[in-house]
Amino acid sequence: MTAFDQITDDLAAQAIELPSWAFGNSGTRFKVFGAPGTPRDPFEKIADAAQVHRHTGLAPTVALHIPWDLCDFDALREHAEEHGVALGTVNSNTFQDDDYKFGALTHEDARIRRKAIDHHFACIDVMHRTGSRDLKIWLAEGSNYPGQADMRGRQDRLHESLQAIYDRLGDDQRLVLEYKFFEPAFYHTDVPDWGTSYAQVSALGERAKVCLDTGHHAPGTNIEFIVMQLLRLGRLGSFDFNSRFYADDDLIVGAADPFQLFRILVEVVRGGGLNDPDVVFMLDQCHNVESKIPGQIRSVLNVQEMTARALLLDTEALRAAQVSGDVLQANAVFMDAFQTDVRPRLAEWRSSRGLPADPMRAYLDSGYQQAIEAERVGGTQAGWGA
Ligand SMILES: O=C[C@H](O)[C@H](O)[C@H](O)[C@H](O)CO
Ligand SMILES: [Zn+2]
Ligand SMILES: [Zn+2]
Repeated sequence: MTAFDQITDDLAAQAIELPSWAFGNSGTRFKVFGAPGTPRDPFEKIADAAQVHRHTGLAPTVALHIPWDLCDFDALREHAEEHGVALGTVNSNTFQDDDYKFGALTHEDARIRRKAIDHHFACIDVMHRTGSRDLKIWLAEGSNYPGQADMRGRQDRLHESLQAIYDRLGDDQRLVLEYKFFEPAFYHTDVPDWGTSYAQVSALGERAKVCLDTGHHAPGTNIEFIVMQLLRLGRLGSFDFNSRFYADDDLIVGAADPFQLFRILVEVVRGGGLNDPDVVFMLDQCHNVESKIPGQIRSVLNVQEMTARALLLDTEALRAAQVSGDVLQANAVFMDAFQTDVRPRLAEWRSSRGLPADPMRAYLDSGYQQAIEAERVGGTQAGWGA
């Protein structure tokens, strides 16, 4: 049995959740570009996401964003099942409402906090209909100038608001709290780092976890160390995978820094987080200029490839070198795994499972892209805010 044969069970169990919003139009404050064939509603988004799973076997669930994906959720759930996928994490949204200019769950005004809490209650109602387990909360809340906000008071109000939301969850439901070191706030952010998210979720209960978005750290942050620590503490609930050169660029995972993705996955494997149903692998990306379905296919293949390399790490040789203090040997063993080209073996393995050896080629040859570009004429293309 080859080393690769020993990892195929883990690879077969891998599941990566796709973000519905990655199939809609996105961009920056400068421009949001449209694209032919872009979905116009959650049903078309789900149909597109199902193409990724059809050709890769890697993406069985799709995360929703509320209110962007508001619709008849019973019908959407049925539609997803017909397309061979399921509805996943429900993302709340308190970052596009004028009332939340100075905060939502942290706002000084109890009426505004009430409104934001009620939005999360509505998200939990959606979860009961979609069969989703996780409520993901990312908060844009913070301030732009020193003195503008009472940071301590906001933390206390945040705890109260989160506690009300947590207490509303069903017994099988969880909440994951995503942190981000800046943007749209430019002086302080109320959930800026893993420590704050950890402190807030630990005060709520066992079913509250941290969401780690790989684009949400200050340059130079050792993200794999945070992954290790959160797994060690049993509080890593989910990833928002993407990559970046500068800020929260939301580029294709592994595109900007494949070695970082590899290092993160080594700690996931080391910490027992791979294929653990309590550690969700989700993508959080925006395909501003590239084709969206191929972009998602490329993304899940990048995660699969780096997972395979991480699983091929010779941990025995690594430990021996670490214990003996052989710095260069330890690093050499680590780099060997990273530099192992797993693509040919993965292609063979996909074929052996009845999947296309080259999922991207299979999608491009399927005619689906041409069909949706021809069919989806008229109506409003989905995108941020719609
Ligand atoms: O920067 C925002 C966060 O990454 C959130 O996860 C957000 O909900 C998502 O990016 C959709 O815009
Ligand atoms: Zn995110
Ligand atoms: Zn982000």
